[in-house]
Amino acid sequence: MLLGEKLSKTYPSGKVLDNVTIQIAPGQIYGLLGRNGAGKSTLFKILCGLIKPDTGKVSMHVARAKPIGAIIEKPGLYPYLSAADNLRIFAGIQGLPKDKANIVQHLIKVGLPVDRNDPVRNFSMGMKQRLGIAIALLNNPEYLVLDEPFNGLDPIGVASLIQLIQQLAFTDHIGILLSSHLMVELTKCCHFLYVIDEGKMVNAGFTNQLIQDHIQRFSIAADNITTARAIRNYQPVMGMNDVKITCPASQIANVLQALITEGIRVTACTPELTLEQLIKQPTI
Ligand SMILES: Nc1ncnc2c1ncn2[C@@H]1O[C@H](COP(=O)(O)OP(=O)(O)OP(=O)(O)O)[C@@H](O)[C@H]1O
Repeated sequence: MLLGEKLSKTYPSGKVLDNVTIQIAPGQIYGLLGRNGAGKSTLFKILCGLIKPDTGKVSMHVARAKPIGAIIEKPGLYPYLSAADNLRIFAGIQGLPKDKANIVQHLIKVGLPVDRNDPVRNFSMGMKQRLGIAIALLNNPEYLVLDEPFNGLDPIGVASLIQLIQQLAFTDHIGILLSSHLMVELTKCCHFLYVIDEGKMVNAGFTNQLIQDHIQRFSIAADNITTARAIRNYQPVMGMNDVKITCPASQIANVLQALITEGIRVTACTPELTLEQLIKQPTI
């Protein structure tokens, strides 16, 4: 377990973290949600030992040689070197084997081509993220901390990065902590979410439970939804291809059943939860 307990940090500009507690178990994926300036990177830097908290402590039970691999703010790469040379340099710094087999194995693990020898400044954002993760994975860390890993990625890049992150947690049993201000991405891949606002932890819980407790709006897609009687009492707002209704999670199954009974073929029903809702309705 990686545990940050009662962490506080004050800069001359003010208090950035206020009594924050967070824990990460191996093999699980956690999300840290918060608006710009909420204190996410500061918390990550403290967990990785890059800065000291004013009060509180970080402790971890570690069975592997390297406790934490991390990307904080953005992957730190040598832009004028190839991916393999970047890996070689970081392996050398950590006293690890720099042989071709080890480097190729790390490139394959994160889904990067093994035959590209051009400088990484030519790489797409998604490829740079993957290379950053490959570097963080050198020496098989117990925990992986990724600050805003989805920034700058298109939906396909996000989906494929989520797949990689899940594989690292479930296959390699790494405990993973991701930060983002993007709600949807984190709910797709994290089993547990922390929500931080103005330096305070304002919400924490299993993703499904948080969605269930806070969700008030659903987007429903169906061919002839505009004529449906079943949604009339749920303040429907018609969109181009869907309708948004205001409805507690406990009633959505009944609404869908009523739509089916009316002969309406529902093709998608998506919960719409916003970061603001999680911040405004704290549970801790
Ligand atoms: N070294 C520093 N000196 C002074 N203030 C700092 C320092 N680092 C961060 N801060 C301030 O602490 C607050 C939290 O910053 P932090 O980078 O932790 O937030 P964040 O949630 O990661 O934001 P973002 O999503 O924009 O990256 C901000 O107001 C920031 O200006």
